[in-house]
Amino acid sequence: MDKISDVTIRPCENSKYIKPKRIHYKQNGVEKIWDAMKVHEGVATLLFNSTRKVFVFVRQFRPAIYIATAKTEIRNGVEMIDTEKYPGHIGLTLELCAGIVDKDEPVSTIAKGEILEECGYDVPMEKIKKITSARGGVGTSGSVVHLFYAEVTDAMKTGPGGGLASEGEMIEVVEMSVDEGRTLMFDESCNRVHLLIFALYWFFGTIWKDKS
Ligand SMILES: Nc1ncnc2c1ncn2[C@@H]1O[C@H](COP(=O)(O)OP(=O)(O)O[C@H]2O[C@H](CO)[C@@H](O)[C@H](O)[C@H]2O)[C@@H](O)[C@H]1O
Repeated sequence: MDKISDVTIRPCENSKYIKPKRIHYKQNGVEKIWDAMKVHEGVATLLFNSTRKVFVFVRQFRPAIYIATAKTEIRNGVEMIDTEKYPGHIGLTLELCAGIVDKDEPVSTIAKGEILEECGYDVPMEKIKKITSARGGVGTSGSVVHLFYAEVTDAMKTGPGGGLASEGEMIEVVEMSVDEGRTLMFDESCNRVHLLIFALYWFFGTIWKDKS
């Protein structure tokens, strides 16, 4: 998954996923400009397997994390990244099972689909509980992510997960014990996202408080 090679950086034109915009506006009569992107809304689910008392996360190579970490250089007029200096593993993340809202369906249904595709659990709708929705990327996209919690069991596991091969997705399902999850919140050696840390805090403040 982290064998990354031949990395070049090109202008992003006509993307299906992000639409860069320059917004001109006046605030209290003062002219201003802000550069931003229109992106899809997202869904993310904290999964807890109650059969074996483990969290279920996903690990992926994220190109955006990779280029945020690596330095680019120009070779033969092309912006590129030397993968010997910057190996692919620096772009691996640990994330909640998540996806973009690119279908006209309720967000909980989209979350259910992602849980099956990415983690292999066929979870009944009533097990998918909304935690909250929050905005990210206030300076760039301001997009909303809808956060859910689902308690799953081994009996719900109907497939391996791993993402849609048809879309070239390579996703590793990662299980962590409750103690490992607690440590993960402050483990800066791992590329993890704000929402995962928030979801774990929520879990320890509500679900685990009641059960432990
Ligand atoms: N910017 C992009 N460029 C090229 N291809 C893209 C793309 N975004 C999505 N795709 C394609 O769309 C496919 C489906 O994406 P998903 O719906 O599984 O979302 P993903 O897990 O990437 O997280 C997504 O949704 C979560 C939850 O909002 C966000 O945190 C995360 O940033 C976001 O990528 C990807 O495999 C990829 O092929």
